[in-house]
Formats: sequence, structure tokens, C-alpha cells
Amino acid sequence: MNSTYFAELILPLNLEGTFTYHLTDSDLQQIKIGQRVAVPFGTQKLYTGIIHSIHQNKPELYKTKGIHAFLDDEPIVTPFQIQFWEWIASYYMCTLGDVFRNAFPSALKLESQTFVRLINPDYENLQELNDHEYLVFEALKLRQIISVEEAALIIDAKSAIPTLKLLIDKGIIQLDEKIQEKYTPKIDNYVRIHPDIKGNDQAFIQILDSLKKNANKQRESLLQLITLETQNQGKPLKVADFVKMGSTNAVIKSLAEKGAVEIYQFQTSRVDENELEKEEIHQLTLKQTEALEKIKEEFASKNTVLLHGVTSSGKTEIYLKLMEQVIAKGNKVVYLLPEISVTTQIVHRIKKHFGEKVGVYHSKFNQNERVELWQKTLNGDFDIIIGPRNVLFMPFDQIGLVIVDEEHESSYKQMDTKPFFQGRDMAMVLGSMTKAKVLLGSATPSIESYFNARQGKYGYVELTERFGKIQLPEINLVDLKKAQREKEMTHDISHILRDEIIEQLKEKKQVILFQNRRGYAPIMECNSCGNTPECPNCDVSLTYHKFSNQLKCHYCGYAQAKPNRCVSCGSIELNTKGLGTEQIEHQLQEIFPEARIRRMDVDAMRGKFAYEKLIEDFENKEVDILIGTQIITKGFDFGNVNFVGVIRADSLLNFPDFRAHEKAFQLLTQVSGRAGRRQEQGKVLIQSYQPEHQILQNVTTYNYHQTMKDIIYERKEFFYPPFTRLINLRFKHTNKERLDKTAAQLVQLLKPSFESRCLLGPEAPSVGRINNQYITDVMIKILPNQSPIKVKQLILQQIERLHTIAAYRSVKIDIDVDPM
Ligand SMILES: Nc1ncnc2c1ncn2[C@@H]1O[C@H](COP(=O)(O)OP(=O)(O)OP(=O)(O)O)[C@@H](O)[C@H]1O
Ligand SMILES: [Zn+2]
Repeated sequence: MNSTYFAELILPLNLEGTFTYHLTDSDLQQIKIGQRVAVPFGTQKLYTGIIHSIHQNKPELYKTKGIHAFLDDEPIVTPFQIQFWEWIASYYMCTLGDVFRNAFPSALKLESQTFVRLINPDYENLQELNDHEYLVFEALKLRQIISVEEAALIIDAKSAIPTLKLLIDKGIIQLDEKIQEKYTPKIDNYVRIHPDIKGNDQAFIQILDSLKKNANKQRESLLQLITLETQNQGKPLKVADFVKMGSTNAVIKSLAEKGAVEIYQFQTSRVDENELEKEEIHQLTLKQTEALEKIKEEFASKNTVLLHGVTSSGKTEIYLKLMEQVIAKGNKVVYLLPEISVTTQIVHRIKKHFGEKVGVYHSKFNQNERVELWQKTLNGDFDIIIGPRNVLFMPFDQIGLVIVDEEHESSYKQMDTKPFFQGRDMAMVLGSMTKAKVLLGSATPSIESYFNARQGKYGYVELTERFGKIQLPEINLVDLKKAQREKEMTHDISHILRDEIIEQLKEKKQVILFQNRRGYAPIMECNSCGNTPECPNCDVSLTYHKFSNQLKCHYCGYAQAKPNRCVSCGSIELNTKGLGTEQIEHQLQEIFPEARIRRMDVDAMRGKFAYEKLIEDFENKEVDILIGTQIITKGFDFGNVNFVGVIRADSLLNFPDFRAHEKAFQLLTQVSGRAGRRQEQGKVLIQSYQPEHQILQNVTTYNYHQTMKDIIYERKEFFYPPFTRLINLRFKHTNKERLDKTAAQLVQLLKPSFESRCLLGPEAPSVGRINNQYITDVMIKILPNQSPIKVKQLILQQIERLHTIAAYRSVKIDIDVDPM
């Protein structure tokens, strides 16, 4: 056939550009940009692609293939998304296929290696299945799981993907995934005065009278419930809690039978709260209203505004008001959070006001759950969509506002898979491409955002006062050297810290403690020969985990039983060095045997919704002391915490990275900000071996501006962002010699184009081998007078030149633009 029309397709491949397929007349009648199609690729492979564009330029050098089938009547990717993906691919120097793979749910893009699973073996409407569907269905009844490739053998290559797609649509099969824990909301029984007698004095007195004679206990309970309801101001009361306060299940049941109280249920889940009654948004305080007005004023002339408000100043309340106004104008809001599992409290607050119009992209959702969210977003079912950085890839339309909460968080940067994008930065690109306004918020803005605001590129709005005019917590430092010298310590807890915790527990307050490392002890060392067990796959020492009695690698997951003797000299004198959360937990348990102590770090939070459950327990005051890694610093808003302790600030300060000081200041300020958020001024104790350190001094005085000024000065001096842009080239190979040669060769090729201060390396990072791959880095600094686009082109050209020599090609090069 002699086609005159062609389509460019996006395929999930790590290859440059789009791919050309010819179109038949009937293709032309149904084709739309953004539709999914099933296509062959190479000799054997099948893929799901997206229609990128249509044209008449016949490729001269090769024969095009045709499209097997259209999978959708209507596009499921918007033209804007395609543009956005292209922008990301070009900025982050990866392929469009890399972005597509990351952006698009796997369950919507079947390919040869995709496996599907039978989920409805009892499907009865067999007459609704076509011949192909029927054949595959029969095969699945025997085997449960089948790959696209195998389906192609059973029916034919052309029909494999379309047929499986139809079976998915009918709910007969599903993308096969590791069985994941489904979130089952916890249902609790609650009790309240029966709505019929609430506020009806006459009916109420009647009931009370009837209880006078032989139901004294019931009468007491009823009166107690009334008092509680007034005290709790409408906050639901669990039956279980009421029983703890003196009532009994039998009494509550009798009262319910008599119509005096009502037992009701609702989900206490943090994930699905559409059942909750909606609440009005709080009235903003004068200061908050001023801030909101100023934000809107700044938006008149600027696309981005930085809201710099101290912890607990009510930034979230301002977001809520602003969102309400944007939605009232018929626009949508994208709300970005650093990590959803640890910010369930905020999701909860947003859902409370906007109900089912809120779409939540949970990073722990499985692929099938993701499809549902994608389709609902496409339908325009949501006014607000919340999630971590990947939420930017959802198919929304008509965005009026993008909020980036806790904008300083480094977890906005994707580090493990391509594209290595920065969610905050891409939110701004999304904003400028869709003409939506972008609000960045933080109590400790990143250097970059602060700098841009100071330069007048962003609007800048400051909120310096906590809600309720509560003073920011008083932060004091504990000198660990001194405490040790004076024997004022039990294990790693100074007696000042210990006594403060005792005081807090006495007053029934909850305590949050922060330690930056997980595990029991990061290093095991032989006292005789000094040998330290290391990971066989990575260049790091193994961390001791007492609970499992194992040594584990935090980079590749390798684990071994704890040895009883030194593997090097046989001595039994093995010592541990360093301090992890697990050890602190043990020490605390010993010092405070009565306290209910829980730990929040990745080791303790294995289950799918472990965070949610622990947060709930903490809110319900079922935990006295919470010890955690930096997870606990992110936006928690607990009312009953007046005191926060930092076990050891030193590892934060001594980290070998140009961002270390910025991060240390942010982290310590944020964790301190969890204290004293309701009635009274909170307190914070930070333990450190170097209390004189300038960063710690600045933390205690809340001297954000001075800290940033100092850091900006250093950055300027040493050519770091925001004065330069960085690109890191990370080389990986199992053979160290080949790795080093390749990296050195590329540096040779790049040398003529860069000043020597702008081309650093090759240099091995602090962990020079992970999972048996050696690593080395070459860092390029782009000066303000250089064009980043030209520099990127140059890098790609030189890599291409490098690759003309076969020996260099096997070394993988990951290009990381704006590394963190
Ligand atoms: N105008 C208001 N009316 C009632 N409650 C408010 C108001 N403003 C803030 N609050 C309450 O004060 C607490 C702190 O506010 P919020 O969590 O919004 O602060 P934040 O600035 O986002 O803090 P952080 O940066 O520490 O996360 C919350 O419990 C919030 O409900
Ligand atoms: Zn390892």
C-alpha cells in the first residue's frame, strides 16, 4: 500500500525521538492526537504508543509499519501533556520515551513483556466476548497469568494488545502486580446524644427522669456524655474512649435502646474520607488575611509567589482559602506535597473541606488504582488533585493554581528513575505553560526560591507570627562534650533532656524526638584489629539492626546475620559505633519503662499504610514518645506536643555536601516547629558536640535571613547554585578500570569547552560502589553567561563522539540536570 499519511508515535523506549508509522484510510478517519494505539516494533515486540502528530513526510530511509489497532475512541493524553513531556525530556536530557514511561500508568500501556492476571474467572456473559477474547479467557482459566507475548501466540500479534485491553475494560483481567495490601478503612463505633433529644429539653428531661429509679449508672453516663460533648465541641467520641472514661458497653447499649444516645459508625481512615461531613474553612486571622491579599496582589504581576511563613503560622489555612477562590472561578488546583504518606494530615484537612472533589495520588497506589485516578482526572471529576511530584503528570485541564507545599523539601527531586526531575521546578514550568499561578510555601524556603524572590523574580510574602500569637518554641542547645565530662548522661540522653521528657510525660504531653540515622548502629568495629564489616556489593559499612540481629546495607538491601567474631582476626570484642533510631528507642525504653514509645522510620514502617496508622495512634494519644528520622519533620500538626528533642545534630552539620548547612538549618527549624502549636510556647532541646556551630546558633535564634545570606555568600564564592547551574554525569560500570578510562576520556573531550573551575572530576562519590557497580561523577557548572541549551547540546555531542569507540559504549552515563 502506498500511504501518504503518517503518524509520529511516542513509545516507552529509551531511544531518541518519536517513531513513524503509516496510516490507512480507515486509520485517518478515527485518529486523534493523544489516542493510544497498539503497534509492532522491531522484529517481534509489541507496544502501546501515543499518537504524537500526523504528517505527510514519508521517511526515505526505511519502510514504515502500520498500526495494529486504536485502543481508545477518545484521546487519553491531552495535547498539553505531550508538550509538557517534550519540555521535560529536553530539559532533563532524556528521551520522550523515558518521560512517557514515568508519566503514564503501566496498566494503560501494555507491551510484550506485560503480564495480566485473571480476576473474574466466573464471568458469565460469554456471548459478549468476541472470538479472540474468548480464546484468551479460556487460556487464562487454565493458567491465571499470561503475557502479551503469549497472547500473541494464542491469537495473533495484531490483536494481542487490543484484545487484552477489552478484557481489562470488562473487568475480567487486570495488570498483574505483586499482591499489595489494599487499604481497608478502619470502622469505629462512636457514640453521641441522640439527635432527636439533642437541644430538645423536654424530651431530654423525660429520659433523665425515667432513668432515675433503677438505672443510676445509665443516668450518670448520660450526664457525663453531655459534659463531654460540650467540652469536645462536636469532636466525635469513640465508644471505646467513653468506656475508658468510666462508662460500660452494657450501659451504652441500654441507653441506645432507650433512644437516649445513638451509636454510629464512620471510617477513621485517612485515605478515603468522602463520608466525612464537610466543614467550613476557618476564618483567617488579620495577619493571614493580609498575607492572602498580598499573595493575590503579587500574582497580578508575577507568576510565582513565595509564601514564607514561620511554622504553624497557618499557611495551610491560607492555601485552603485561596483554593476555594480559584475553584469558585471554575479553575482547578494542583497541590504538590513532598511525600504523601507522611502528609496524610494535610490531605485530611483538604478533604474535610472539599470532599469528593479532591483526587489524591497516593505514591503507594498500585497500577490499577492509578488508572482509576487517571480516568477520573481526565473526566474532570476533581477540583483539586493532591500528590507528590508525579501528580504533575495527571491529565488535568484548566489549572488556575499550583501549590507547592514545603517547597524546600529535597524529596521533590526524583533520583531513582528517569527523568531526574525536580517537582517544584516542573510545577513552575507547568504553571507558565498553562498560565496558572504558582504558590511556593515554606517556613524555611530553599536558597533558590529565596534568592529568586529577593531578586524580584517571584513575589514574596512573609508571615512572621504563629497562629494564636503563640511564641515560636524556645530552642536550647545541650553541650554533649560537657554533659559527658560531668557524667550528666545516661547512654546518649543527657540528663537535661531526660528531665524535660519526665516533666512532659507528667503533664500528659507527648514528646517527639529526632535522630537522623536509622538502624541500631551504623558501624560495627572490632576492638582488637579495627576491622569493620562492609557490604560485599557496595563500598559502605553495614548497619547493625538489633531487632533482626542483622547487619544490613542501606544501599542495596544486602543483609547477613550479625557475626559473633571478627571475620578478620577472630576476636569476640565487637563494638558498635554511631547511633541509630533503633538504639535510641532501646535506651528510651530503659530510661522510661512506663512510657509508650514508637518509632517512625522506613524500617518500622513497612506495611502499606503503616505511617497512617502510627499518625492515627499518635493523634489518639496512644503514644507518649515518638522517635523518628527526618520523616517526622514534615508538616506534622499535633496539638498535644509541647516539646521536641534532637538527639544528635552533628551528623547533619558535617555532611560532605554543599547543601549540608542549608539542609541542616531547614531540618532543625522544621522539627522544632512541631512543638507548641496550640496553647502555649513550646520548648526544644538540641544535643550536639559542637553547640558553638554557627548553624546551631542561628537555629536557636530563628535567624533565617542571616543564615541564607551567609550561605548565598559562600555559594557565590565557590560557584554553586543559584549562581551556576549544575549538570552531573554519573558513570556506572562493574569494571572499575573501564569506568575510569571512559570518564577520563569524556573529560578530555569536554575540556576545551569549559573553564577548569567549571569541569570537576572524575571523582568517586562518597559511596563509590553500589550493587557491584562502580560509580564516578563528572560535574559541570554552567555560568550565568552561558546558554544552558548550548551546553547541553555540547555534552550530548561529546557523548556521541565518545560512543564512536565501542569500548566506551558499555559504560552507562546518567545525566542529572540540577542534581540535589
Ligand atoms: N485562622 C485560623 N483559624 C483556626 N485555626 C487556625 C487558623 N490558622 C491556623 N490554625 C490552626 O493552627 C495550626 C497550624 O496551622 P497550619 O498547620 O496551617 O500552619 P503551617 O503554617 O502550615 O505550619 P507548618 O509550616 O509548620 O506545617 C493548625 O492546627 C491550624 O488548623
Ligand atoms: Zn550494599
